Amino acid sequence: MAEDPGAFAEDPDAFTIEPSPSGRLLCGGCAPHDVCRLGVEIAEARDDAVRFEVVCPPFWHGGPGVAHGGWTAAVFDDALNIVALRIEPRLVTKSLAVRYLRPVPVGRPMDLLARIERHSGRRWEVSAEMTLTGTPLATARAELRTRRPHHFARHEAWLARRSPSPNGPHAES
Ligand SMILES: CCCCCCCCCCCCCC(=O)SCCNC(=O)CCNC(=O)[C@H](O)C(C)(C)COP(=O)(O)OP(=O)(O)OC[C@H]1O[C@@H](n2cnc3c(N)ncnc32)[C@H](O)[C@@H]1OP(=O)(O)O
Repeated sequence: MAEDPGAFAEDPDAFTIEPSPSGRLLCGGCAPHDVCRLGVEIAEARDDAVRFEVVCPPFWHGGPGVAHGGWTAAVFDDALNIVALRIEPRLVTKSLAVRYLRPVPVGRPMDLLARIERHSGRRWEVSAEMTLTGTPLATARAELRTRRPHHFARHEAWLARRSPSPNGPHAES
């Protein structure tokens, strides 16, 4: 992320994912480390598709030797956004559907291919498949949206209107 984080406090909508010093596209959590802690690396990029090499780090295991389903979903969220982020830097995920076909092993390099299925205006439909030696382990589809202007500022204003409730933080809807 190349932009000055201080700028987001003044204008949160200035936020975009930009290549890190080593050229990686990283989320806000991983950018300071300059490495994807989910274990995702871009292997090959074409106009409407990106191929990734992914390895589930051991600390993301959910059962003996197999990945937590949340790791798989997070990896798909990243990959499905990256395929469109190369064209549109201001995206959010509107929906994400994952099909878990087989257990995903920890510590084994896998292939993930993400592609743009459709794009019209603010609407993006993207899909991806994670494979091990050619066998599908999981697939995903997502709807993305180009952020409207002031997306994060609207969110912050909405949050600011929520005063802490005596009944706890989840009392208001
Ligand atoms: C190699 C390295 C690998 C690693 C790579 C890492 C790269 C990193 C990749 C990381 C990628 C991670 C990517 C992620 O994970 S992004 C994070 C997960 N996604 C979100 O947070 C999205 C949350 N959802 C929304 O914001 C909206 O539902 C969207 C925008 C999707 C609606 O969109 P849509 O086009 O369907 O409808 P609309 O724009 O007409 O809105 C409809 C209604 O929604 C409300 N609403 C909308 N906006 C706001 C708002 N701002 N503040 C407050 N309310 C808001 C509002 O009620 C509005 O109605 P109205 O009241 O206006 O009538």
